[in-house]
Amino acid sequence: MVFQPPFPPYDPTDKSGFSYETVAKRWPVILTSIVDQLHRENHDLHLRPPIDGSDSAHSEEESLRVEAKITEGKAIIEKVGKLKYEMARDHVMEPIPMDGEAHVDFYNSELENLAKASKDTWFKAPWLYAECYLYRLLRSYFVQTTHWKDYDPFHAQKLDVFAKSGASIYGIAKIMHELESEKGALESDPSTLKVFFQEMIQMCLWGNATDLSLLTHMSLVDIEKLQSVGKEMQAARKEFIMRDDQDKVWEHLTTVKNGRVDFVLDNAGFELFTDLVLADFLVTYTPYVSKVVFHPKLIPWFVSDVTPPDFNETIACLLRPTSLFTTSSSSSSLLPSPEQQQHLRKLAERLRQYVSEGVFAMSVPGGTGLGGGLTTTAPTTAITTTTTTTMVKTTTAATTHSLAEFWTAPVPYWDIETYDRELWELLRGSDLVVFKGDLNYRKLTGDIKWPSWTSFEEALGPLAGSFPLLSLRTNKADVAVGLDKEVLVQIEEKDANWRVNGKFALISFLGKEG
Ligand SMILES: O=P(O)(O)OC[C@H]1O[C@](O)(CO)[C@@H](O)[C@@H]1O
Repeated sequence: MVFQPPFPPYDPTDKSGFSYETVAKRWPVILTSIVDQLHRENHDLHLRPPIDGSDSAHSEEESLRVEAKITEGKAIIEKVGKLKYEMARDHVMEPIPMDGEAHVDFYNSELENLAKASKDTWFKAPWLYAECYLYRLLRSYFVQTTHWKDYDPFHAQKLDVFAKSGASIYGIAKIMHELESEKGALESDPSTLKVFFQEMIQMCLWGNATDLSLLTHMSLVDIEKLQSVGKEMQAARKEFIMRDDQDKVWEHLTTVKNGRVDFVLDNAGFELFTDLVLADFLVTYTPYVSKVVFHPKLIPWFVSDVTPPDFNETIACLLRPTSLFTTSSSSSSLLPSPEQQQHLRKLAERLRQYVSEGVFAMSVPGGTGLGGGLTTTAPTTAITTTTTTTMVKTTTAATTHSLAEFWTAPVPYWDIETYDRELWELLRGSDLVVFKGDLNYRKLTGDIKWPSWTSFEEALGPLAGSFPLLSLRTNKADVAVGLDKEVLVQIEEKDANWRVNGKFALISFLGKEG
């Protein structure tokens, strides 16, 4: 029996809610961007020069392959166009086809239940379900083809925004460089360590503001503003943190020795960089953590979520930054200075070393591709590690279960134990599980219309107390819990859009029971 919350979920039947705006306006934009991207890919394929040389059989084969790929690309464009049409007209959501990837039955049986309640259409289904379904359905369009199986339609967008994050990335690398000279002092002074910890937590929190599913047309200036990491900016943003459990997290961490922290990741690019930097800080500068496990998604998800290939690519990009990052929109020279390059190189080398030593590991092998199979180009840093309590399991294309599958299921996190015992046991072995971002928060709380003064613990349902849990979230959806009634009144007066405009944030912590 799974948890039944006492209130209904958010859905777009309430036209004043953010979910209505998402279905009516934001999803169509996202679908259009996929169509545009595929048109560009097909166009490039058309222009691709024929293979030279005497091996005409080979070149014939290659042009047949390209033609077949273009044809499949057109078919996907058609499907996405049809989906957009049906969505706008509130059509019934079709079952996910049996495409050989995870959760088809899970999604479809949930859809049958919704049909019984006449809630199986785009504007009536619970928002959380419909949004997960949307990304899973899109995945099925690609995975059923021969030539587009490994294609991530959001990859170009992710990389583009990452490339525009240079100024903040170099800024953070400088902070980490300066920290190195403080290492001795930090080791002997826990109170200073705590101050730096708070800065790192806030950097990681606001890293969540760069979100492609919300901000589809960001300029370089917008991005720099969002990501600025200076001390003044941090201080100014503090008043926008509506719930701040940083002290509790710190108190908890100081009871741990050589422990393990898990990150249930959110966005790729800049946000992932901030996650890696927080992880680096914990491992390099504190005695509390010696191992970090990162949990990616196996399929393209909510536009910008981290997949295993994104994780590897991020580290690779950081190692050769001049090929990707500019430094500033306002600077006359966009090339990073040798000093900036040196700071980032040092940090990136340390991250790479942590990955190759298994200090940092994904919850899946390093060479995992989209869908969960192993790619042929698996990095040599593929991870199989043991911790004192739990083995991080590896999978191959042939195995049926991956520890990353659950994150793209259409259900809240209340019942991880029921749905994925292995994952739950892995998380039970962690000393702190950090859930990044808005969607993870919605899944932690079920995206339910809880009164906002409901305790965080109550909203977590049966998950509460299973393991020490920290949620770092900038607010981009209506659900919010664990707030004082007084704070709520003040915030409503300050900004009526506080729930959804991404300017406000929550740092919510709950320890382990017993
Ligand atoms: O990347 P995040 O922080 O999980 O945000 C995901 C986004 O997708 C949504 O969950 C729905 O579109 C929003 O609430 C949020 O803008």
